[in-house]
Amino acid sequence: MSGEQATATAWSREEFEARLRSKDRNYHIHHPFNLRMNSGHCSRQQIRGWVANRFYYQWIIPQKDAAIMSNCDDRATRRLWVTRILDHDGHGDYQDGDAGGLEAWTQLGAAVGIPRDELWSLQHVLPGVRFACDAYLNFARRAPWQEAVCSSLTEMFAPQIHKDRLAGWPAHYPWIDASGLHYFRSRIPLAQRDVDHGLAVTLDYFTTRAQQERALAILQFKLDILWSMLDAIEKAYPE
Ligand SMILES: O=C(O)c1cc(C(=O)O)c2c(n1)C(=O)C(=O)c1cc(C(=O)O)[nH]c1-2
Repeated sequence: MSGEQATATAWSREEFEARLRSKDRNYHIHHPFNLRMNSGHCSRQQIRGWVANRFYYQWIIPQKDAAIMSNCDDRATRRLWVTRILDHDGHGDYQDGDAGGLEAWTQLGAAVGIPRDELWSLQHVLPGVRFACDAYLNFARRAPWQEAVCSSLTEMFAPQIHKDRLAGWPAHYPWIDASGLHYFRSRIPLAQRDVDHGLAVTLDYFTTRAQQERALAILQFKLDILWSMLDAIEKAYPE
């Protein structure tokens, strides 16, 4: 850290939040593969490759949230955080309507032609995707829980990418059964709730200018994880 940074005045809460939000310019929504996918230019093989690989991110998320919980000594935070695990792992079957995100992603897999066993075998997961997602999990295991919470804030930008898919895919990819898109719809309100909580933790915890700079670096680390996943997918499933 430079001497200048060490003595710089902390940003106000509003300014700090605005700087976190301005990181959306580095979100994977702008990745060339995502631009092609959401404008209808991906082949069936590319869509299948993306779904099979993104499943590994889904697979890691509840483990990551459990790692955060295991490091968290604040009961109030744990009470809220535990719902994130159940959001993905579910707490019932489809009849209850509460099967969770991993099941919803499995439905997406089926809708694009990947049978459940094939998806869950992780056989299509590319090394680059595995390394990227594992880096997220390892960070959550080792970092102070507030830093791991901060790393989840890419979710600030996720509702738009889910909305883009819901708006574009039915026309671009009519071969995908509409029931497969349920995951994207389900995440929009959950992401908003997660962000309200994650942002409050982050704004409370990172209060000096040096800490605020650290938070921006953590958010960039997470943006890089999402970006590298698409780099790996783009290379493995060319035009
Ligand atoms: O489809 C996407 O582009 C996207 C991105 C992100 C994200 O920005 O981290 C998440 C999700 N989806 C998502 O569905 C999800 O459940 C989720 C949880 C988290 C997290 O870091 O805890 N990110 C995301």
